[in-house]
Amino acid sequence: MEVIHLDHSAIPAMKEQHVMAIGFFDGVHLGHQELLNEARNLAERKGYKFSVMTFSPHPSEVVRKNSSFRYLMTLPQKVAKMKRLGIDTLFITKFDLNFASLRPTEFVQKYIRDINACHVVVGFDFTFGFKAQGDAELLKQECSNEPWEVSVISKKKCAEEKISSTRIRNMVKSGEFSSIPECLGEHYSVRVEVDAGETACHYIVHADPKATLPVSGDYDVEVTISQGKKHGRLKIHEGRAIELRMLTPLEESKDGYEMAFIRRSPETQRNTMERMEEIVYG
Ligand SMILES: Cc1cc2nc3c(=O)[nH]c(=O)nc-3n(C[C@H](O)[C@H](O)[C@H](O)COP(=O)(O)O)c2cc1C
Ligand SMILES: Nc1ncnc2c1ncn2[C@@H]1O[C@H](COP(=O)(O)OP(=O)(O)OP(=O)(O)O)[C@@H](O)[C@H]1O
Repeated sequence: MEVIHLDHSAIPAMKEQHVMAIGFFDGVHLGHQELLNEARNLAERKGYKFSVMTFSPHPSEVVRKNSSFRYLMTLPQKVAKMKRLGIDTLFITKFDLNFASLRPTEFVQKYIRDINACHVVVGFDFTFGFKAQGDAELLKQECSNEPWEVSVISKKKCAEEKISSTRIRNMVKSGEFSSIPECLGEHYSVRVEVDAGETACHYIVHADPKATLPVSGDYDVEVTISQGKKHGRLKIHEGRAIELRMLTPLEESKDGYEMAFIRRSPETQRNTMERMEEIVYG
């Protein structure tokens, strides 16, 4: 997979035409995957390359200056996932205030037409351009007299609600991991580095400060090592300080580990229930 970083001063002229999916795609959840599958199928049917345009950092961090915004995926995790999904070209567009102030028609001209996209695939609620003024309808109007086309994907739901990155972030934050695979297609995981703790099987864990983490409590986790997965118990205190206890020591890994959250530990759930009952019944 080719990764191309775009900023306003450097928009490369792409020789080959391509079918391009557009969106932020935090977590690459099952709604995103449906959209990406549609784009891949179109590209295969028409004999074009398959590309994705994403943005970095998240618009919330830039437009709303929300420094407490937390991601489901770091950019390297997203790049790795896109690679696994068979994308030919990944455009990572720098999202800054200059870019955010582009009018929808300017975005279409520079970031769709000029980079030679022959077909664009977006979801039903995609927005773009200054103050999110552009939407899927506008894209359809824009392409009506043009050599490129637009496909709009309808809402993919789980339990009657739209699958969305925001919904999954809220599930993670509240420690409700059991229904996450139905939305994400897999367990929620973060990349971590570990320092040795008090004993051979005890570690201090460092996650990316921008990663979404659950509320304080104990969690059953699976750590991926070269021979498979190992179970452990993770303690989160005040959203960050994390301790990990394994049954057997982790083998060394200089690149860190992928750690998947399986469930909130039954004890933590029981304690939370007991605390709630105390509050309700005294
Ligand atoms: C050219 C451009 C300008 C944008 N300007 C704004 C903006 O002014 N305010 C805003 O909240 N979001 C802005 N966005 C972010 C979009 O509303 C949207 O979040 C982004 O295109 C990703 O789409 P998605 O959230 O559907 O994945 C802009 C996006 C683009 C492509
Ligand atoms: N459940 C869904 N069904 C169909 N399309 C979707 C779905 N969720 C997102 N999309 C589309 O995928 C692209 C990327 O969307 P985006 O990154 O905003 O995801 P999101 O889950 O809606 O995020 P957020 O919760 O932050 O709004 C957009 O074109 C969007 O319309």
